[in-house]
Amino acid sequence: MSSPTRVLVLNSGSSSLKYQLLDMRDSSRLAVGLVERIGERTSRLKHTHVPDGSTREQNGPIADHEAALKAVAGELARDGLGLDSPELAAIGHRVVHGGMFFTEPTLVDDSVLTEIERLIPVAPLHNPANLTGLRTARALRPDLPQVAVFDTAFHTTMPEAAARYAIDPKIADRHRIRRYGFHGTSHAYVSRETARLLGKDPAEVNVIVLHLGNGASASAVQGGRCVDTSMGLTPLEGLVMGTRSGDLDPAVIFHLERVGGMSTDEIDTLLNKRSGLFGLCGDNDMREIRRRVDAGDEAAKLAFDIYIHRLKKYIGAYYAVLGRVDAVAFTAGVGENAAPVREAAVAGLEGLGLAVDAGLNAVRGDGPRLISPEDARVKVAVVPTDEELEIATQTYALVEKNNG
Ligand SMILES: Nc1ncnc2c1ncn2[C@@H]1O[C@H](COP(=O)(O)OP(=O)(O)O)[C@@H](O)[C@H]1O
Ligand SMILES: CC(=O)OP(=O)(O)O
Ligand SMILES: [Mg+2]
Repeated sequence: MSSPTRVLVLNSGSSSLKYQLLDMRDSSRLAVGLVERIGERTSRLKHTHVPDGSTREQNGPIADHEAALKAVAGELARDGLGLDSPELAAIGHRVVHGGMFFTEPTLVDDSVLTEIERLIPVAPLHNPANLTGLRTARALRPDLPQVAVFDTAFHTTMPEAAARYAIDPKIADRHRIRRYGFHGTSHAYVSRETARLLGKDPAEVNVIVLHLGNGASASAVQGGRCVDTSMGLTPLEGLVMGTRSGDLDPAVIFHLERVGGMSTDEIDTLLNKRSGLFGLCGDNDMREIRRRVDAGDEAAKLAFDIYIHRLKKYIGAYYAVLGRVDAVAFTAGVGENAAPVREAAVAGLEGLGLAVDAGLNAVRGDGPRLISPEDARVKVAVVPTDEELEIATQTYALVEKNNG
């Protein structure tokens, strides 16, 4: 029999599990799906069998990520694509925090699991879910290669000047405090796709990537290597996000503790889950915020303006870090869909050679596309991310290499 060519990709978020089954002969999708609101009473699994376009939904409580993955395995089996299939070559897992230890896709064994577990304190929303996904998948198919693809890996090329905080290096090193960066799989994929859109080799181009999803981060990519990114020790630093504050004066935390009487855990929850767009105006979905702004809602307008102000600051900062910029690429849910965000983020930056063509920006499309005027010195692009394809590609490459 020829070797198996299918890869199942699992992207476990704090309360969701996204998955795709791909055939790596042509990178085609066989099944895609999502389990939402894991741990709540209103969990939902939505499964699509891609070849015939049929979809199924399960509604009702799914207690945890283990139950979620088992439910997904059941749906795949109903389409004849079960985890027991001999055509399955590997399972690729998104793991958010890999610390300094993991710089490449890694075959998972017990020691790798232990290391991912050690990193839970710096990725409390993400690594526990990733670990459950890994453990459950291993239990279901112990013989199959399980590959971890780390969000942090792409950022390990950052120079020390960008990666270190200005604190005593002995204390920093003892506690492994440094800027790791996240969404690296997306930043890597999108910066490469942007070079392709420009018809250039990634080694020749400098790109600012703006990954704007629920979590959001910016990166400065120089000739295909990350030289700076906006998330730090944890995914809390940087841009304003759906529910996270992004940058703030660290003294805000002391103040909330000493004067506000809040506990460390309460502040952690406030900054990670009840801040950002949600904290400012009660909504974290950019569609709803735009609807409210258009209806004249003041709180939504202020939330939008703070979001844009921060984004613009990072574009300027990474322009300075790179010196020469070929393109700014918008990606992820907000970046790919919210034309008003793209327009506002670039407004007033003509002096930097940056502009958006209103007509091109308004066009909805699926693929990578330019939205800057034809003669623009710096191109502005919308480049859809595909973390699942990138994880599958890296997973399959590792398995093939190990098979000699
Ligand atoms: N048409 C749209 N207009 C504006 N924002 C959108 C649109 N579609 C999706 N979004 C935004 O994208 C966000 C989700 O992005 P996504 O990249 O899927 O995030 P994550 O992977 O972090 O869950 C939503 O919170 C929503 O604000
Ligand atoms: C690291 C991170 O913020 O991931 P997500 O956007 O999936 O929450
Ligand atoms: Mg995402």
